[in-house]
Amino acid sequence: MAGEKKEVKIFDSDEDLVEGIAKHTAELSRKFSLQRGAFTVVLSGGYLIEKLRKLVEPPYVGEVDWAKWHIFWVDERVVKKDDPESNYMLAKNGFLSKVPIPEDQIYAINDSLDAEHAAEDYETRLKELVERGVVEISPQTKFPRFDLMLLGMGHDGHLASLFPHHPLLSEKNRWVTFIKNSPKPPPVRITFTFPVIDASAYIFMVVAGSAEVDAVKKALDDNSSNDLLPVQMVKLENGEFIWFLDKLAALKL
Ligand SMILES: O=C(O)[C@H](O)[C@@H](O)[C@H](O)[C@H](O)COP(=O)(O)O
Repeated sequence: MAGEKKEVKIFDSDEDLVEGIAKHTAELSRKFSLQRGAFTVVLSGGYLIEKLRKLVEPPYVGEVDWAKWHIFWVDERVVKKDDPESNYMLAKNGFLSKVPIPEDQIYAINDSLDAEHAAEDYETRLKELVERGVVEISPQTKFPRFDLMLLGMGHDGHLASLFPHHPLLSEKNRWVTFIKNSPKPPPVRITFTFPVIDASAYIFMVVAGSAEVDAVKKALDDNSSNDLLPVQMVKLENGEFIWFLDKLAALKL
């Protein structure tokens, strides 16, 4: 049935949180690998990557069919791949180097291009993957529909590189765009747009610790405000948005 399903999972400890993320990600991996022979996974930067640490351990590491995985980034800093600021590098060191996902199914941005061209190039590559049937397309909106986005949120309620009150929040046409004045350093980045995020089948929003406690409260308890956080602007057309919180992040709920 079309529409958005929301769920909030609160875990007692960091260990329980990372276990929950691993278990539910492995379940979706099984479901999509069987259904469509591929599992398209979008990563953010931030501490999300560290929260995937149980997925690369037994029993999950041996159960998941890694050959079916295709990895994308919801946002990336426009820096070289080996730069310490690179989200690719973060994911490579903390996650991708520990699992046998085929190298040609890991779609890092082209780090020889400037922001504008890197965004265009990423969008073109996504279109090719849609044509090949690797990435699904939303029948309603014709935007790419990823199976799972594993995301983090900033203390200002941003997700991807979609920051509060920024003009990019209203981008309705592009799949991938760029920003040169990100308030979170480094300033130059590329990012998926809301229509792509909204087309997702599943979003796991992972928030832990106390830094985002106020944004979590606003996101979950106050949807009436006319000054919505970027995370509150997500409207899945036909998908599930699941919050994975630890006790500290959920303290004010
Ligand atoms: O480039 C980045 O910085 C990340 O991709 C970013 O979008 C991240 O997901 C959020 O900012 C949350 O970051 P934290 O997990 O560090 O709070």
